[in-house]
Amino acid sequence: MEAYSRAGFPYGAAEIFSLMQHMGFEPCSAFWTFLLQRSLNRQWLEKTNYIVFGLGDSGYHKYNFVAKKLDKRLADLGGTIILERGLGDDQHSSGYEGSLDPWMSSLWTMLYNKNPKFFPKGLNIFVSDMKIIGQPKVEITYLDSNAVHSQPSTQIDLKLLEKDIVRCRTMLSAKKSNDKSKPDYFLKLVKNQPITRASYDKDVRHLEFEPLLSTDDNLSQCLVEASLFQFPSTLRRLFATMLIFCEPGNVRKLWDDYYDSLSEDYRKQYGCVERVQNMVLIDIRVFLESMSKKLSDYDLPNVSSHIDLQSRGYREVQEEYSINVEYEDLHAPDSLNLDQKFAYDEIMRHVDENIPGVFFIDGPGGTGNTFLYKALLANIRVRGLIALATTTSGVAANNMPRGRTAHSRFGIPPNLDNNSMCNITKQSGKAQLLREAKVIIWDEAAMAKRQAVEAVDRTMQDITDEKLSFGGKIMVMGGDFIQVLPVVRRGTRAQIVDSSLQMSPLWASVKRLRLNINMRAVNDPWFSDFLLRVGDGKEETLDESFIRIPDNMSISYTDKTNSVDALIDAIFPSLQSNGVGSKFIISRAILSTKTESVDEINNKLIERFYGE
Ligand SMILES: Cc1cc2nc3c(=O)[nH]c(=O)nc-3n(C[C@H](O)[C@H](O)[C@H](O)COP(=O)(O)O)c2cc1C
Ligand SMILES: Nc1ncnc2c1ncn2[C@@H]1O[C@H](COP(=O)(O)OP(=O)(O)OP(=O)(O)O)[C@@H](O)[C@H]1O
Repeated sequence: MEAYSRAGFPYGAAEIFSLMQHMGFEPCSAFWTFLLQRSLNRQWLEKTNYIVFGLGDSGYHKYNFVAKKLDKRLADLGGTIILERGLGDDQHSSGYEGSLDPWMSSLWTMLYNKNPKFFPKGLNIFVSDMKIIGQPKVEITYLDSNAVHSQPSTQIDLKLLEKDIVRCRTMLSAKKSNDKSKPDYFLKLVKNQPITRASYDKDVRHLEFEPLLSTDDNLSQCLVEASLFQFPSTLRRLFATMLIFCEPGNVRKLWDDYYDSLSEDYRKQYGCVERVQNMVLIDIRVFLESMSKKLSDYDLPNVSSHIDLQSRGYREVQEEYSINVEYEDLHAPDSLNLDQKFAYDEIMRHVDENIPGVFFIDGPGGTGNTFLYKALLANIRVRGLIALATTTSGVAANNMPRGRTAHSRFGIPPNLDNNSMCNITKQSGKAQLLREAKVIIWDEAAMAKRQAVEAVDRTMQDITDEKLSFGGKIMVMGGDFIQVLPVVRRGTRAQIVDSSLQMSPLWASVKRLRLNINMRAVNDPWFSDFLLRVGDGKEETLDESFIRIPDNMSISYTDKTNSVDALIDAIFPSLQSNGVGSKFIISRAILSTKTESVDEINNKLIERFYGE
């Protein structure tokens, strides 16, 4: 329980609680169980400052109730709220960021007023890259500069160079090259100065790097090679990276020499020369601005203002255009299995030939749906197109880069009927984003009610003014009908079946792509065979509706207390010693159908932590 002890609430420090709430399900239940203990009194958080920001949706009856409840409890325990509670609302036209942004500004101002030393460079800081302080975000390996080849010569080197420079600058998590013969980073360390006292428990340093590439000739050669292998959108990002980090002497010459490669995709799509140039410049501007630079800092043509590029002004759209794709995902198509490859090629054909289509990737658990989505997202995004990643559940949304729940992405109303529309106004950034999207991925669509999918279909047709399914987008749904069906509260079997996507009129026009090869089975073939037999209805049944859980998968029942203890031992063996690592805790879970059993098991687990 170290994590929740009073020591976790240091005197005078601000605790940041950012919450996600889901109806009837409160995250971090162990935390709640702890916080709601009767033994805690009003003195417990005395002299402790706290702030709360909730993520919610005012379409729900209990709007942001977790945040409100937490605020009340912390106040009851003697804590002092030092900034007005922030409540994010997904219904806001800019999503929860609509209230998060002003709230963050007040937070920084408040902290600055409390102690300006928190901000050595003043308040003018770039908010979105701020991460939780405490863990190192970059890893630095010292290499002998004489042993480093100064010039990357293959496309792989180039890609790494660009990624690593960006990572170093933005302090994103570090990642090493797999190629052991190459240095990890093509950067020269030019400053390494400790800025904390030697006695301090953290070693904070001021590091400055210089790319080993420096002259315009090198940059030029780099762009020649890159233009042979890379998509124009990647080139534009590389170009911006070079402007910032390599400080070319003659920017305009580089621009003129490589403009054809930088604009190749837009030139194919649009006839207007000025528009194409604007689009290239605006992409570069987005990258530059994400690194706190301006287009006007460089000798580049101006963006002509009379060309309508309004959509680029929407934050939602800009964010999607500036997603950095992962190198592994970009190259994942090389390792797809036959089924995945077939699905990938078919969808990418629609993308490249601009053909609308509605697909359903039918993949039982472990057949690599997520792996395929990541390959698709990366390869569509790198073409400079928008591919939106959505899922029915919040948990799965985290598995995809920039994944969001379909519910929040489309503004699906909580109470659905056969004519529901989503809560999106045609003028909003959300609507513009959907209009510009080339592909929409919706994972776990089998778990969504058909009425939700139909509402999205109707809304897409409305905002795009296109009478085609989903407004003519390439829609890639996925999931597994033999896993969880939509939840219909107190619904009869017939009502549950009726709410399934397969019952929707849309289903007839869906092209099904089946994944059969179980990639997880490599590690546990017996279990995946068993799952498939159950799903296909081939496992032997008792009384036609029960299957027998094999002995090696169950804990035999003796009496309630002992059986629950045995279950905890099996799932969380040696909790005292293993429980210190977060990886151990988050890689396993005990599920239960009733909240009271959850509380009971939680309490037992907490007691074990407290134990000897
Ligand atoms: C199943 C489910 C239940 C939810 N229940 C509530 C709720 O009771 N109150 C509320 O304010 N928001 C509720 N929300 C909305 C989320 O808190 C909100 O969408 C939040 O911004 C999470 O962001 P995300 O959907 O982008 O992941 C719920 C969302 C889901 C998917
Ligand atoms: N073509 C592939 N090459 C290598 N590994 C793969 C491939 N496809 C999938 N995998 C791996 O197999 C495992 C299962 O894949 P993934 O998570 O994509 O499956 P899924 O169908 O989304 O599963 P679930 O629905 O159960 O979450 C993952 O560890 C993934 O990295």
